Amino acid sequence: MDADGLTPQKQFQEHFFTCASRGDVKTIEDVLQQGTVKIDATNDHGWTALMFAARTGQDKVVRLLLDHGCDTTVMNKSCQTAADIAAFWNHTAVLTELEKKGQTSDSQPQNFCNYFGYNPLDRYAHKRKDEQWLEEKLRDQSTVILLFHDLGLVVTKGEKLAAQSRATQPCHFTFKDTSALFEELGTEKILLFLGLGRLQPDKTDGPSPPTSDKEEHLPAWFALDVTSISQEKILSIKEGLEIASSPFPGLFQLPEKEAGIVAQARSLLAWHQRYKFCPTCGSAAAVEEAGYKRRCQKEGCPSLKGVHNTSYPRTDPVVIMLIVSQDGKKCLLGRGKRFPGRMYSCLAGFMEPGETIEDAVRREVYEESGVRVGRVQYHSSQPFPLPASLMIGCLGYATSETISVDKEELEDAQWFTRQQVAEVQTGAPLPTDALTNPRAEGPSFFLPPAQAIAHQLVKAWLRMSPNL
Ligand SMILES: NC(=O)C1=CN([C@@H]2O[C@H](COP(=O)(O)OP(=O)(O)OC[C@H]3O[C@@H](n4cnc5c(N)ncnc54)[C@H](OP(=O)(O)O)[C@@H]3O)[C@@H](O)[C@H]2O)C=CC1
Ligand SMILES: [Mg+2]
Ligand SMILES: [Mg+2]
Ligand SMILES: [Mg+2]
Ligand SMILES: [Zn+2]
Repeated sequence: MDADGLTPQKQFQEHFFTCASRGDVKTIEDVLQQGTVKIDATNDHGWTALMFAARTGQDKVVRLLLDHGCDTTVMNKSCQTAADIAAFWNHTAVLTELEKKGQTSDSQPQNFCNYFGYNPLDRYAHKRKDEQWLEEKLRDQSTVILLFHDLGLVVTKGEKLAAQSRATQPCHFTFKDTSALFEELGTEKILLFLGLGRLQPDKTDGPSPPTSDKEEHLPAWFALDVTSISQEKILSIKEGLEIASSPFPGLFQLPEKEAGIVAQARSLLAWHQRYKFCPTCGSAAAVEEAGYKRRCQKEGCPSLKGVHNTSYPRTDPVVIMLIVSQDGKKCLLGRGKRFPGRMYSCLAGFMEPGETIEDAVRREVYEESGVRVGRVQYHSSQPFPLPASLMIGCLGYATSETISVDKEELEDAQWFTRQQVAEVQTGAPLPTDALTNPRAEGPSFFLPPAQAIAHQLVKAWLRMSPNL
């Protein structure tokens, strides 16, 4: 060890990192050839040479490291990849090098998409009234039909992922598979036309891509409500079927490229289940427009004239926000009364009529925690099919700090330091019983999984930090 207490190996590493920061391509090349330092070695904060080069915009070093096969997915202790660091400091040449290797930063809005947010279907709304076209599409061999029994998706039994859960694989039925069900349901069925499209083989995130296929050749997607048919009959259509009846955890274990389609179908079916009668006059309401409208059957009902939203499916906006303290070092998280184990999440609340998103954020945070919020910044949104919310994710900046918890809604709310949340996000996976057993091993608190927008808001805040 030298006077600084560093071993020779550590000294080599420090020198390697310094060269990466400075753009000393020649020395980096020599070190890599000699093999004195591992290419993905990290310092105490989890930084690799690639990150140091990304931090200072050394695109030539970045290219050299990439050519030598460095790992672009490594995250430092602040949950940042090299691409996040380059994006934060706006080093576009470095980002271009990383993008060539398929690595992009989630912190760039164009690359970000929440779970349930990606939907590859073109809704093709202009065909919803064309009954003949819909009939033909329904019978096409390429058409995909999803079945729902009491809002539970019919799935193919999957491999167990962990002790208590497994992946949810929606079963894709054809008209031929389900013709007996259509016969039994008759004309009173609820059949939704979801749109035209194909699942992308690899693409699991990012905005929905424009398709080059000729639209009419794309498979049509439908969802059929089979609640009135016995479960036995449904499960006998094919081998290995089951009904994912409880929304948790099944809805969160869908393939990401399909989760948006399931959310679209489930929210619409939940609306039909709850709005069988006209909300204006209480008369029967008939399903129209391929499941996107319910028209009141009573002549003269006000809902039949002018602009009325009672005939159309609901979407309930909910604000969900990560509140950052005045010094920028802490964030506010709360524990709902029904939350599992030691989970803390972002505060959230339904928007009220005549309210802006910013005011809803300020009001809910004040109601639930007593903390005052000033500036509000939009981050991203997430359709949430329980039953039909649209989560509007924001970051909010506190103007006060004292917490006074609304015990009606929350069990607790606390400020957590950047380090506390970073440790929880990057730490070891949770023990399998963490959700159910309050005495389970593991950290003193945990955050919702990556599928929840709350998780993404925390991640966005951590990544906004210039250094840690
Ligand atoms: N994806 C995520 O990470 C998270 C998602 N969420 C979702 O966000 C939604 C809203 O969050 P939550 O904190 O519960 O909302 P709020 O803070 O607005 O509290 C909800 C309570 O307020 C009452 N309420 C007032 N207005 C409405 C309304 N328009 N619709 C329904 N209830 C209303 C209800 O009380 P009463 O029951 O007494 O009638 C309800 O229980 C939840 O449905 C939850 O699923 C929440 C947190 C995290
Ligand atoms: Mg709330
Ligand atoms: Mg509320
Ligand atoms: Mg509230
Ligand atoms: Zn009516």
